[in-house]
Amino acid sequence: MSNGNVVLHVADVHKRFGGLHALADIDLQIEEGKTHAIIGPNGAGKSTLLNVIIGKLAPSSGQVVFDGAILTGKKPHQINQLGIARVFQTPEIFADLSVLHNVMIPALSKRDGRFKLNMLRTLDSETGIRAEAEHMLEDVGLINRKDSPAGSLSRGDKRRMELAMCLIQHPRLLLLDEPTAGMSRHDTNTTIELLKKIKSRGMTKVIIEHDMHVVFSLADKISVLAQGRIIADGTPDQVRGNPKVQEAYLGGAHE
Ligand SMILES: Nc1ncnc2c1ncn2[C@@H]1O[C@H](COP(=O)(O)OP(=O)(O)OP(=O)(O)O)[C@@H](O)[C@H]1O
Repeated sequence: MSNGNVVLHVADVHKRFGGLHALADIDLQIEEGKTHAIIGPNGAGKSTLLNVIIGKLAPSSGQVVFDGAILTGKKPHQINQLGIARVFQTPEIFADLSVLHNVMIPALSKRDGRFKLNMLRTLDSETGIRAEAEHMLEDVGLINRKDSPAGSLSRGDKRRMELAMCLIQHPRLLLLDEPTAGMSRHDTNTTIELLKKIKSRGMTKVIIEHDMHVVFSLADKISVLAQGRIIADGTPDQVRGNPKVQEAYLGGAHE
């Protein structure tokens, strides 16, 4: 069902955990510059799918192709180097380091191939990356906290910092795993505005999200997973009115 340039193709992917068929027959095409939401009830397979895309899990069969390159079999840091960044469900940060240094680290890791602990010693001499990190912090509205220890940030601010940590890598594809989980309505709305701003720069995004307000505010396309299968995909309006989707949600989920 694709019209534009497909940047990510999840082709006929299956994932089994023992007897459990967690992903079955997944075919997903993500178009360049679009925001594609993956929704579905608890246990539907959303995180498994994201983990297959970023190389944390190997599919039992099928493959993932990004911009012509087969990702299957590559390690997460190699996939990251190809231009895919993920905002984690639980942000991984250095709590004792400053916000600024936390944002600089992914840029250094990208430049030098991989994160190494001794990078922390040279952070202050990296003036170019420092300037870029400051720019990213301005973008996400955190510049006034740049010298605070990352561990002292509120949950919403940590999310913003993590977004800056992804954006500084200039990914072609940004994967967002429940970016507003646990946020207040106010922080959720601020995050929606921020993600809209990124969208206007043409970055492709895949977003897993339970909050339908967020999904319908941001998504160009939605794929609905239930019991490991894609049961519907299309524009928000097409998906909203789909009886199969309503049934999947009424059959034991939230929202
Ligand atoms: N490493 C694993 N080993 C065995 N089973 C797993 C593993 N990871 C996930 N599962 C199972 O696979 C199914 C899909 O789980 P997954 O976490 O992908 O769902 P989800 O849609 O992300 O759910 P949620 O919305 O609750 O986060 C579930 O039945 C889960 O118990």
